Amino acid sequence: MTVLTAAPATGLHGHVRVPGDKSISHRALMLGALAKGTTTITNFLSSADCLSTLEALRALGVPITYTEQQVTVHGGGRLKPAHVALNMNNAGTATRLLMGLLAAQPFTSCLVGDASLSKRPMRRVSQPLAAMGAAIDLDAGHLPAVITGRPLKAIDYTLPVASAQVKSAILLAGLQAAGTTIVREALPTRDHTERMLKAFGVRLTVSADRQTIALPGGQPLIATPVAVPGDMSSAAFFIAAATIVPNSHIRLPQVGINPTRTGFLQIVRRMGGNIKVTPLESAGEPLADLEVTDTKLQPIDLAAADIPAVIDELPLVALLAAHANGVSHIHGAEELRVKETDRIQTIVSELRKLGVAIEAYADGFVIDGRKTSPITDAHVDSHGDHRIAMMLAVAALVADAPLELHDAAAMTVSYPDFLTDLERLCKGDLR
Ligand SMILES: O=C(O)C1=C[C@@H](OP(=O)(O)O)[C@@H](O)[C@H](O)C1
Ligand SMILES: C=C(OP(=O)(O)O)C(=O)O
Repeated sequence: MTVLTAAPATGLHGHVRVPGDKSISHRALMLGALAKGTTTITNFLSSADCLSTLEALRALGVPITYTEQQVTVHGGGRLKPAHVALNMNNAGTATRLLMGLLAAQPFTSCLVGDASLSKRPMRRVSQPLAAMGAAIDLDAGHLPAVITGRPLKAIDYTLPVASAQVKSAILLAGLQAAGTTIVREALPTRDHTERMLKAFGVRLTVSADRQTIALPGGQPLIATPVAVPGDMSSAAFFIAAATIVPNSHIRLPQVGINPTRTGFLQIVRRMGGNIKVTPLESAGEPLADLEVTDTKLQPIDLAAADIPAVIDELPLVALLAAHANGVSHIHGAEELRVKETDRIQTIVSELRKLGVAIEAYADGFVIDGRKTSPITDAHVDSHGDHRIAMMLAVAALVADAPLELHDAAAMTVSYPDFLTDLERLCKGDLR
């Protein structure tokens, strides 16, 4: 049990350099493994999810040197069969992308995960990969996954769900397939795979409306250094905190502002939030320094088209909506039901304990920020979900009593030092 206390009346101050982007760290390891030559990765995210990818690749025979300062992937060799099941622990992205990567490798692999990951849907990846020729056995649509790599043929596939994980799994398989793979998506999802493939020398085309990606198979990857930007999804917790805690003013240097990831910035601004974005020069993914001051918020309505660019920040949107002067409606977010937890359910159950007037929809929630009543239960629970844990730590900053958080350790999945960094902003000692 971790006790979380309110922020000081003087607010949050100072700066935090948030850790490297989780999505980009996973991809840098995987593309580095496939590339000819040595890939150096700086600002790699040393969190449980990314270390699961690193260990899985090592078990597949990829030599990787790891320090917190730099990760070096010695690619070029062929992947080798692992003699053990690959334990992906809690990492959905790693699992789905590796399924695509392993679908063409000429051996059998087995992927397993923790209780949460073992409940998440995997057919969304195995079905298109099977249509390309891969042999993947699941347990009623879930892990464990037994993948027997086969020569693959290209596919022309329209994503039935807006998912960068499914898109990326197909692209990683398509890279190793005969012919040109085409992936079509109705709503643009994060495009880190496409950008990084280009950086590794792969030719692919993205249509002007960004809805169609064409990737000719059989191209070699050439190793290239990857400088991982700060993770917008981690920065979002401090953006939310500095927005709702009175008298706050913080800076977040070197955060990734890939437009497929900045939905939260736009939403906070639409709610009246005060975020200054100063773009920086960068060779790879776009980067910026962010500066946030507290403000009074208005409610917001979100629909399906808004969701992919803010998917992992929706627990924070709920918290902000609970501090807005009206009713917010979030729709089109049914994908939240198949994350580390059913996030619609966990957001609703935990915020209700804090007195928030929130009701679930099948595909989202409605929150009346004017009706917040006193805490009914100070024992809140992450349910093992890192983003719910960190959202509750931010909620505690403005709660009317200390909260006791069950399973704060879930934060190690994406941000092991989160509570330390939050505490430093509360003390203002990085000014
Ligand atoms: O591709 C990625 O790196 C991710 C894509 C998203 O999942 P979906 O693509 O399944 O929505 C997101 O929720 C996850 O945290 C990371
Ligand atoms: C959904 C998430 O991750 P993953 O799907 O990789 O487990 C997340 O980080 O919020």
